[in-house]
Amino acid sequence: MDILIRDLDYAVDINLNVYKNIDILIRRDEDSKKISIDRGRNLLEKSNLDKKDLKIIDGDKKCALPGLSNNHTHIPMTLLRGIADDMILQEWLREKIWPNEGRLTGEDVYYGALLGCLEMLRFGITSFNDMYFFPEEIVRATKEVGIKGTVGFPIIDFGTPQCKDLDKLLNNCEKFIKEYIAEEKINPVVAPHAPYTCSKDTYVQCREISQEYNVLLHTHLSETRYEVVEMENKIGMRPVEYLESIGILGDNLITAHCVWITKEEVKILAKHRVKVVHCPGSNMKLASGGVMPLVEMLREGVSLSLGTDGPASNNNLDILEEMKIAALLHKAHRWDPTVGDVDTVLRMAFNSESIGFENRDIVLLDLNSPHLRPVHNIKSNIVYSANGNDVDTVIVEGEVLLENKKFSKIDDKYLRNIYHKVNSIIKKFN
Ligand SMILES: C[C@H]1O[C@@H](n2cnc3c(O)ncnc32)[C@H](O)[C@@H]1O
Ligand SMILES: [Zn+2]
Repeated sequence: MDILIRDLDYAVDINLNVYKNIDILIRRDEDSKKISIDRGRNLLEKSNLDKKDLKIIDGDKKCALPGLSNNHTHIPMTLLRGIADDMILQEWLREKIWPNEGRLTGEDVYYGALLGCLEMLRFGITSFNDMYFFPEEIVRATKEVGIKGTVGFPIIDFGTPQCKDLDKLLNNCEKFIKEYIAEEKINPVVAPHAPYTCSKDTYVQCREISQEYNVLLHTHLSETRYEVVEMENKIGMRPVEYLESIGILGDNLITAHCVWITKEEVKILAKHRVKVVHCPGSNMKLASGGVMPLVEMLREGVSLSLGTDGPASNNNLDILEEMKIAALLHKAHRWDPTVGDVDTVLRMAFNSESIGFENRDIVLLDLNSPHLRPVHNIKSNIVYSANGNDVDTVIVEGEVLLENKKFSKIDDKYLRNIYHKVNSIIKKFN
């Protein structure tokens, strides 16, 4: 059914134009699956639409914005939220995260992913880019919740207890891609974990798979100083230079972090049109030190977006919060309040194109709260004053998945069951 949102106080579109006192009409052609979005005043009166053919949503005291995109995460790590705080990345992974991940079953990952998808939907995230074990379970949860997922098949071939027979892993990766490649709301991708856990041959084979099926390659890159120093000591190159030397950089590569990179490396990323996901909350929490060079990346035209990283290093999946973190971090870092401006972070938060999804989703924020009044500049209120809890309604590909802060496809009884399952899964951790 077509959807009409009437009498919105504000709307911000994907090009960051602002509208006041506007209606939005969302129409979905069931044959072509095409979505059209029209904005205008009194659309019902002006069109030949019949009220009874429409789902009408009251936009009074609400602001519409495009769907938010969480472009680097590990959703099932909801299960590990709060298990290990205040540690640096290598200790955090080796001492707490990897040993506990070794205890997870596919069913556990499914419930962790369900919880994470619901959290994201509740916070207005309509697409995400993930990398985690049992990716087919992440697909299952994503489809059940109804949001869009770019789901990475993780490849790790040394250094962690999760390493498996590489040939078998790559075979399974191909099977995974074949199984989901035709899905409308799922993009299967290859996800070699990081240069410190994957060999040169592994990266090369992952790239070959990504080229054969024309899918993205998703990896962690230059997250910590330790990673850079270790690589310089071992092979005399920095991580970006290394990946360039083995032919991995290209416009199908999406990299998370890129914190410890030089101006030269920024130029290399730009030259190869690599997509970079900024995860400021996780970088600060894991004390990765350094700050992703936002100004230099923008200057060179690198495609940028935002990610929360996993909920065990953030510790939530809230892109509205991440926008503010990003904006503040860069101002403090550069002693310059113009860096990380409102438009820059909004553009990053709406960037679902980088993970293969056109953004035709709509999120409504409830402005009926003291912290969102008055409105001098709605984009400022979105970035600096709002948070995920202010999301009221979410429409993904023409389907209402959240309305009045309630999930349309998941009832309260099922939600309690998910919480209960999660509580029993975490008993096995230590
Ligand atoms: C898929 C694996 O990636 C691990 N992981 C989660 N967060 C990070 C991070 O910030 N850097 C590197 N690796 C990370 C996750 O626990 C899985 O083992
Ligand atoms: Zn990560």
